Amino acid sequence: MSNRQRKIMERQAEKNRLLAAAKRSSSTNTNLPTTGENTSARTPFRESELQFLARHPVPDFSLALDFRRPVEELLRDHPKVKRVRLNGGKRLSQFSELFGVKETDVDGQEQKQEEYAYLHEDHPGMIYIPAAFTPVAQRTLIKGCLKEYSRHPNKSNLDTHYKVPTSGLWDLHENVYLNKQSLDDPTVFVPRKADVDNQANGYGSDDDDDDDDDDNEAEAQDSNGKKQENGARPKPSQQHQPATKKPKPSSATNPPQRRAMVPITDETPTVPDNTPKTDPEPSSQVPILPPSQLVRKMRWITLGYQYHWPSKTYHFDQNAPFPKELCILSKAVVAAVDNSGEDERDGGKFEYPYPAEDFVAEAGVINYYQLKDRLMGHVDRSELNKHAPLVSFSFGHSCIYLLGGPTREQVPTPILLQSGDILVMTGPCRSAFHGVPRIIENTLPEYLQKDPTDPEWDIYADYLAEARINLNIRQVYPPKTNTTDTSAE
Ligand SMILES: O=C(O)CCC(=O)C(=O)O
Ligand SMILES: [Fe+2]
Repeated sequence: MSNRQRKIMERQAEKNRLLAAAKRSSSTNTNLPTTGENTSARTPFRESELQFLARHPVPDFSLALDFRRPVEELLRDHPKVKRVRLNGGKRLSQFSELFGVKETDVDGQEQKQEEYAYLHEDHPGMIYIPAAFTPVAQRTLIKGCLKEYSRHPNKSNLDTHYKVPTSGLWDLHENVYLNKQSLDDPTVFVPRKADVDNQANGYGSDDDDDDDDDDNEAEAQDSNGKKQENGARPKPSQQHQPATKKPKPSSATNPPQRRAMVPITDETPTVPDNTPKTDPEPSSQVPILPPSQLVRKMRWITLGYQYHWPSKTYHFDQNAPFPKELCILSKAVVAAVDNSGEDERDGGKFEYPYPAEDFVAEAGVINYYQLKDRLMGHVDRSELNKHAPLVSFSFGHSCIYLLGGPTREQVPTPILLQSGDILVMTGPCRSAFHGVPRIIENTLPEYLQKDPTDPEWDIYADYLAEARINLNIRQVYPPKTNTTDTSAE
């Protein structure tokens, strides 16, 4: 047995031991007492992360809550799940056609076909709308996420180290994909910023590839997951290696491999923090890659108010125009769940209404996950407005989404997030721990795969064959003090 195999087995044995211990001390899915000085046990959130991160053996994904199961079964097997009607019993396409018009709408059945959202008693403030987007609408938004929204002035993780062309990396990729430019043409290789100029005006954090390419990057973090709690960037982690494995920078001018930790308070800030924020220095060691490989290194882009990952605060002076259709869509989601819900038949009651007219899409993150990426547990608490819902769309491969509570001590609920689903986090759920420990292979819906009738889709289908995309939208300012409505409506 190789050292690596032995290490994996030892880790698995440790995980099993801890899982068994956690099960013994917690037979229900409720808050556990805090561990206080306890240094031996991992938190239940961490346990669950480890459970779904494991590669050997493959975790049981059927443990995750699947809101697309037939409703009778779903409500029978999960008594804590409640169903609520969308506001006014309307269909989503009545809030905005950007959701896509479903066949039932086309044949005039819309008044009879109601759409529903789901709540969960352990996660007050969570609202789940399964299959919200039609396949056509999903394709449109996926194109937006890859081609349009990833362009300047929106910033991506790549901007720190690369001089990405203003026309966007995807356009370059498309040119090579469609043989409009050849790999013999040196201009298709995006240069390093450090090589082009010395001006480190890039935004965001490092593309901090972890050199640990086995399945246990998470193990390298604090055993109780404190690293994430203390503010490591919630981001899809980078497990796979660049073509050229880059050495860890050692000089003081190079960006840290891990994002800086900042003290975290339980308080969401209430006033903009305008202290100057320094960006990491561009590295001279990132690999030069063909566009088809560089697009797979794109981890996130930020929309609207740009985010400063090292300090986990917004650049309140950097506000890129927010894509209009996303303003409309997110407001429509808030309208659909605003005041929705009191449905006596189904017993659900939505308790944290937020008036749609107060909702303004001000900041967004698009997370691009490759199959082995994951996003460790975290709370999004940088927004000044802690009441506005956070609206989150999923596309491409399904994932395991862990939704916990206000601390890592609450046992999280694993949810199967699928392409076209919407998750809204509002009320107390806005400060709940959550993360994405696993992208599930072979779950790309057929309608997102290559389609001989639509060759234009090929390039997107190729990308999605190994990816998941999450687009989430937030309101940063409280409605009354908000003076910068970028919704362009
Ligand atoms: O990928 C997801 O579904 C979650 C993303 C997330 O939590 C975040 O960007 O803060
Ligand atoms: Fe998050």
